[in-house]
This record gives sequence, C-alpha cells and structure tokens, in this order.
Amino acid sequence: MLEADRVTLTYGATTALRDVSLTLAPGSRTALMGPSGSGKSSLLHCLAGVLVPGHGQVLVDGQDLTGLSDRERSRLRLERMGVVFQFGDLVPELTVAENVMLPLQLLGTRHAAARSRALELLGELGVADVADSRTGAVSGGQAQRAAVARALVHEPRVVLADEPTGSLDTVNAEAVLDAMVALSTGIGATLLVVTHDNLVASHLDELVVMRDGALDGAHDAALGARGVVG
Ligand SMILES: Nc1ncnc2c1ncn2[C@@H]1O[C@H](COP(=O)(O)OP(=O)(O)OP(=O)(O)O)[C@@H](O)[C@H]1O
Repeated sequence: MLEADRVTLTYGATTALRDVSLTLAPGSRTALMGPSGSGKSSLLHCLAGVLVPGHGQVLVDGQDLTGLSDRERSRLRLERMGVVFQFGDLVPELTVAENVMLPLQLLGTRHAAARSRALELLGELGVADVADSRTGAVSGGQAQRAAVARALVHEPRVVLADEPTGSLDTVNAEAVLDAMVALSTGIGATLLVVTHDNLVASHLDELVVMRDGALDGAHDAALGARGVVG
C-alpha cells in the first residue's frame, strides 16, 4: 500500500501540493492526470521519496518515508520501488544491460545472475539485440524499454512512471506502455503513471486528476472520501 496523507509541498513561494491525500491499493493501476503545473510530478516525487513534503506523511506499507534519512529513503526506494522518467535517465557510461542490472547488483545479486535476468527481461521487451550497446547508441524507444526493464527487474512492489511515453511516437508509446502494464501486473505491483495522454490513461484502471496542487474534487468524491483507489 502506498499512501500520501495530507501532503503539502512548497518550492520557495510556490505551493506545488496542498493537503493531498491519496491511497493506492496493492496491485492497483492508476493514471495521474491534470494540467501542466498542477503538481503531478511533485506528487510522484513525494511518493517515491525523492522529495520530502513540508507537511504530511508518505506511507509505504505503513512506514512513513518523511521520517527517514536520505540514505534510508534511497534504500527503501531501491528495495520496493521502480521509477521510470520521460527520458529514461539511463546511465550513459553503461551499456543497456548494465543499466538494467544495476538495481539487482545494488541489492546484492551476483553479476552473472543479474546479467541473465536483465537479458531475459530485455528479450521480453524486444530489445535483447541492443543489450551490449551504449545507451547513447540506441533509439528513444529502445532506451525507454530499457528504462522500463530497469524499473521492473528487481520486482518492486510499486512502479511509478512520469510521462514514460512522452518522448515516443504513438507506435512505440503503445508498445512501451503495454509492456510496462503487463510486466507490472505480472508481479502484482502497484502502478501509478503520470500522463497528459488519454490513450495512456485508457490502458489503466483508475484515474486521479490534479488541479492547482490538489486532487480534483469531482474525481476525489468518485473515489471515496479519502481518495482510495483500487
Ligand atoms: N524545482 C522547482 N522549483 C520551483 N518551482 C517548481 C519546481 N518544480 C515544480 N515547480 C512548480 O510547482 C508546481 C507544480 O509543478 P509540477 O512539475 O509538479 O507539475 P506537473 O503537473 O507535473 O506539470 P507538467 O505536466 O508540466 O510536468 C508548478 O507551479 C511548477 O512551476
């Protein structure tokens, strides 16, 4: 279970999130939509423990991320989460396979086993042929498939994606999205996808809409008093 409880986040004078409460049930698949600047990325970063809200709590399986040190939050993110960003954010010095192996190796899996698992997943995503290419030498669609593989390789409980297909053409976007949803569902992970795209949202089961740093009231009411999804 992943929960934001009355989360408020400010950047200087800008209030990006005001009193946002949202509960994502285990295994739920949710689209987070809303106008530009409404706070979607800020909420995703708070849920991932990348940003710490000024007020409120972020609970991962009941554990409050806001009470942890930077190191503890990073560890929890590594163990329980996979995150996909719009431009993949692969490590440019490493090959595609080395990028995908990273979470496993950081969690203590030996090189051979990590490589074997990475190649298997890259194969499922249709990009095993570029496994040993540097990330700068592959296409945007291939890089984004690798980013999905890296987010899922350690079978996290939660997958968070911020415009994961925003840099791709329609054909690649659908393929990457389908793969991400199928793989997340296969491991029973909770999936939250920030998107501007109705087509992306149509691949998911639930919809949460933000406006001006808060959950949109109409959708909030439809989801129940505390915005419970799933
Ligand atoms: N690093 C930052 N410093 C200052 N203000 C920021 C920062 N990041 C975001 N903001 C502001 O916080 C608010 C919410 O931004 P956020 O990126 O969360 O919105 P968003 O809904 O994800 O937007 P988009 O769809 O354009 O990505 C906006 O007013 C934005 O300008």
